[in-house]
Amino acid sequence: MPVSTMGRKSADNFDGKKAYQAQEEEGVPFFDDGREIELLHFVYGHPSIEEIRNSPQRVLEAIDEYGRTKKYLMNVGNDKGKIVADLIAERKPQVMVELGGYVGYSCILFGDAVRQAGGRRYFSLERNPEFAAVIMSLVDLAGLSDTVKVVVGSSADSIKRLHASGILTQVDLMFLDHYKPAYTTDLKLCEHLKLVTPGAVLAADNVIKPGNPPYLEYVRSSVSSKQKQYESGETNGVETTGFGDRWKDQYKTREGEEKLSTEIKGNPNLIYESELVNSYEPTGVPDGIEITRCIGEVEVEVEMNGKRNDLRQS
Ligand SMILES: C[S@@+](CC[C@H](N)C(=O)[O-])C[C@H]1O[C@@H](n2cnc3c(N)ncnc32)[C@H](O)[C@@H]1O
Repeated sequence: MPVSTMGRKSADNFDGKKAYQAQEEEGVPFFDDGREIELLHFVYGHPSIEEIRNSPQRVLEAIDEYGRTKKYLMNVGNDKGKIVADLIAERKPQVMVELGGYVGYSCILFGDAVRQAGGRRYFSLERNPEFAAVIMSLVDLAGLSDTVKVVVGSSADSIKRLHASGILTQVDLMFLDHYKPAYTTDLKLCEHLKLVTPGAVLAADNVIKPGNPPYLEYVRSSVSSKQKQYESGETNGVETTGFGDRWKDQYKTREGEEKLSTEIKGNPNLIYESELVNSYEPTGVPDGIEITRCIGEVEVEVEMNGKRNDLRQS
């Protein structure tokens, strides 16, 4: 199976002048402590508010200014954001979905890129209703409400609901940036619902910081190895171990114990080509985006004796 995992440098150096405040030390909250509402007051109280209105770029600059001068924000940021924005310009998705919207930075950056590329819809799936309200407010300020739809709820529930109602029938590009162990379960759900099919592209954030070994293992696996896992009943790629408590329990205070739907086994026959693109967090800490292209599907026929036979690659 053609699976590539080449490392590629995307940015030579991080420009320290644009660095966000450092993320708080372990044990100190770095989100959901009122800073998201403070950001709204900062943006709407900005001396340049009239120039910010209807300008996605100026809204992003105002959010960056808050992150630089006030408090850390867990946004994808300018460097990693450019990697995905370039991918949007190349792939020209009609429908793009992001998992995890926070205060709307990626949503505004990528929603604008999708609109410029002639796309139809950008869905931002965000579980925290307060954060979703912040996204909606800033998306409206940026003049992107016609393209962006913010969906409140857990990503898995929202994907199922949007699919069942016929609102979401395909995902051309997906940005994964929510609860780290849910990257693989949500991808498998999208495979199962045939939302992710050949032609789809996935961009997964934070694959270096904090890292996501189970997800990388899954998207870098060959079809034959995924088929073996599938048949053995092993839930490859959905472990919650190996993340460290800070990331495994990141949303526990607000949301309680995470419930991952590990029973959905996905479609092992999809052929992925995956590569890591190195970049930086908005604080300057090295991180990377894993870009995965679904380049085909192996058709499988089950014979009389139950043995699987691969027919051909599409
Ligand atoms: C890192 S932030 C997203 C940052 C955003 N993509 C950006 O770059 O501007 C992660 C977000 O995912 C949300 N989240 C976590 N688990 C989720 C889930 N299962 N479903 C939907 N949203 C989730 C959190 O509430 C948080 O706002």
